[in-house]
Amino acid sequence: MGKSVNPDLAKARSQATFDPANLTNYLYGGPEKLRRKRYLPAFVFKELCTEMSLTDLCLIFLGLLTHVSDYLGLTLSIENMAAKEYKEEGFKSTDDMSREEAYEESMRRAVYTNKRVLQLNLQDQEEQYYFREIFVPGANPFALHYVMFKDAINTQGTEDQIQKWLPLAETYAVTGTYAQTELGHGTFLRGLETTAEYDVQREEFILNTPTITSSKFWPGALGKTANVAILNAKLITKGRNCGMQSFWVPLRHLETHQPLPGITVGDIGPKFGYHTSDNGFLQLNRVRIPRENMLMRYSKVLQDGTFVPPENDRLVYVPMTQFRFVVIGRSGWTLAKAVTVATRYSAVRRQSEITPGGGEVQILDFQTQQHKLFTQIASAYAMIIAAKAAKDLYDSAFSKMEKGNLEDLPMLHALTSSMKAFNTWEMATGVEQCRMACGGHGYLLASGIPQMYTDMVSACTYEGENTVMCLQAARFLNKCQEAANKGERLPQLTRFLQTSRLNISSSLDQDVDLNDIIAAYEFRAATVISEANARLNAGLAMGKSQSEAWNYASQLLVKAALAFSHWFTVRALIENMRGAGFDNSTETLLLQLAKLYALDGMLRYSGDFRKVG
Ligand SMILES: CCCCCCCCCCCCCCCCCCC/C=C/C(=O)SCCNC(=O)CCNC(=O)[C@H](O)C(C)(C)COP(=O)(O)OP(=O)(O)OC[C@H]1O[C@@H](n2cnc3c(N)ncnc32)[C@H](O)[C@@H]1OP(=O)(O)O
Ligand SMILES: Cc1cc2nc3c(=O)[nH]c(=O)nc-3n(C[C@H](O)[C@H](O)[C@H](O)COP(=O)(O)OP(=O)(O)OC[C@H]3O[C@@H](n4cnc5c(N)ncnc54)[C@H](O)[C@@H]3O)c2cc1C
Repeated sequence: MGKSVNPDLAKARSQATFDPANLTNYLYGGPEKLRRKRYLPAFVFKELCTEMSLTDLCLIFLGLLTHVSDYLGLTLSIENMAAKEYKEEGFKSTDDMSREEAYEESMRRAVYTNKRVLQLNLQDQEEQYYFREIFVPGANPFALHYVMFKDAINTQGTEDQIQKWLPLAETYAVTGTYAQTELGHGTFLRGLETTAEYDVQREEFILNTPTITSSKFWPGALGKTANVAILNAKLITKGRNCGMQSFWVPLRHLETHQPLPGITVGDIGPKFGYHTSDNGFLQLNRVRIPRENMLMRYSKVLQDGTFVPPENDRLVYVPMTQFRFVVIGRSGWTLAKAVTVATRYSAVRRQSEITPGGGEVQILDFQTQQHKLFTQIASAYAMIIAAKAAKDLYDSAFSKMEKGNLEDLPMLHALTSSMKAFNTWEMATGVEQCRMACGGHGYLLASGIPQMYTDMVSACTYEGENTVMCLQAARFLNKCQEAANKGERLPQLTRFLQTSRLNISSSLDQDVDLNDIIAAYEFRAATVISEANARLNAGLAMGKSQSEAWNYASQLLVKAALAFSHWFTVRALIENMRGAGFDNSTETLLLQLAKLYALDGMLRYSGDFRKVG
């Protein structure tokens, strides 16, 4: 049977005023999804931990899960236990390994999970993710293959190309990466220098990285793992630059794994985190690929070299937009993990006295410790629930896009850009707060929190550097403000720019009304967006060009995007908590948590809220 639980932890859990099962089911999308999430690791442990029966394992997990979920309704302790079992059973901790050894250990585990996912026929991406994360808790060498490589094929490839390439990816006949960033350019995609020149005689593209700055630099799996890349390059045909297009580019021999002729690849070296991901560099010396290797769902090159442009030249960016959604969701779950570890620690750590002579207390009894952790518990819920709300918007917009209706693309780009920046910045701050709340033990790799931070903080940079993503969202918000100034009709998501008023009914001596909280955040966002627009127009009135005025207003424009995301998050949290059909005790608690999140946000951004009264 499982190990005994610390009495302080057991006591804290027994004081829960709600049934964790309701919450756990909600967070994981219902009892069936949760059952699957619990079943899969237990199924595999049976293979690896022969002396424990499957029943034992399930009872242990159910026991652990029931308690852990007292705080967050999350099932997160599995990986800790799994890591322990695997370490004893032959999966060693990578904490004490060199980068090379850690990569090899992660590769060993990832290959194991790839085989098992196929054997178990796990189709659902979330199930695959849960299954893999148990075995490879850090950066997975196949991450790019699982997500951006396959997403790019699915969204940029023709039906024939999907039929040809996707089965190769699904069965690991090839391992892929998504190679876009160059040494000289990551943000400014129009500055990418890698060329794909069409040779009409041989109906081939000649791929070239003409300068050192055009070397592809950063793509995950490029250093060792990948043998094919979806590579973005400047298409040149009939002497004309036709902008960034995507190409299927073989990198390494499928049998020997040696670089192909004209290909120079390698690892970019040690990083701040993500140690088990082999981010690499790639130089192409006039490498030839057939015309059919250009992903031609939206744009085409005919045999005679004629370029057929896409209906919208931003469609080539869809894989990035898609992955930003993944990052938005993962940020909330990463913070959820960190705050679960820190909260459990705070229930068992006894340090100092509140009442002299009264004996050392659980540090969770200190108000300062509660403030550190409960605000992060609330933030984790807010991010996870806002990500679900954003995904619902994305799914409806994406289904329209697949039918050729692109009207929601600008809104989708603005939403994904601003939410990716907001969630990853909030996650980074929150995880670090949780780590420090554990005192010296938070500085131990064994706590698990340092790696959560060093791996996930990179999400503030990849998939679009956060400042740049805020400015992208601000383009859309500023356009909406200009339209609002002219009394024109706005997209549903930004209609509040025309309707928001500050008629708060709450008074200081009563419990704040949730509708007032949403109204306050809406009014704050409308005010900051309007102020950014006014500063931009002031710049124009001073005689600055459009781009100079944009730069002149850019700090306020970044604030506008973040205020918009904060409003979207608070509204999603409150509306989903009210509408989720929870029992009274659970709903009461969650609305209390929503108030804590919103009021903490007002304190953290008190300048904005004071300014708007
Ligand atoms: C527990 C939960 C279970 C979850 C289960 C899920 C399972 C999945 C698990 C996943 C595990 C993952 C593990 C993590 C792995 C992570 C590895 C890291 C991978 C990283 C990859 C990368 O980083 S890829 C490279 C990313 N690079 C970028 O993002 C570049 C950013 N730069 C740009 O996008 C552009 O340069 C620009 C937009 C900033 C500027 O471009 P440009 O100058 O051309 O445009 P303008 O600014 O002038 O704008 C022109 C016009 O276009 C519009 N637009 C721009 N971009 C887009 C877009 N993407 N979509 C739509 N429209 C766009 C822009 O708004 C302008 O329009 P206007 O009308 O003129 O305003
Ligand atoms: C862990 C990790 C994994 C990655 N994986 C991949 C991958 O698999 N495939 C891939 O193609 N790429 C990958 N990348 C690269 C990533 O996409 C780029 O790092 C990112 O797009 C930022 O570009 P950059 O590094 O050139 O930074 P820069 O854009 O040079 O940013 C540097 C600074 O300049 C500022 N800045 C830049 N442009 C503007 C502007 N217009 N206005 C205001 N400020 C600006 C930024 O805000 C930032 O402060 C990865 C990066 C990391 C860290």
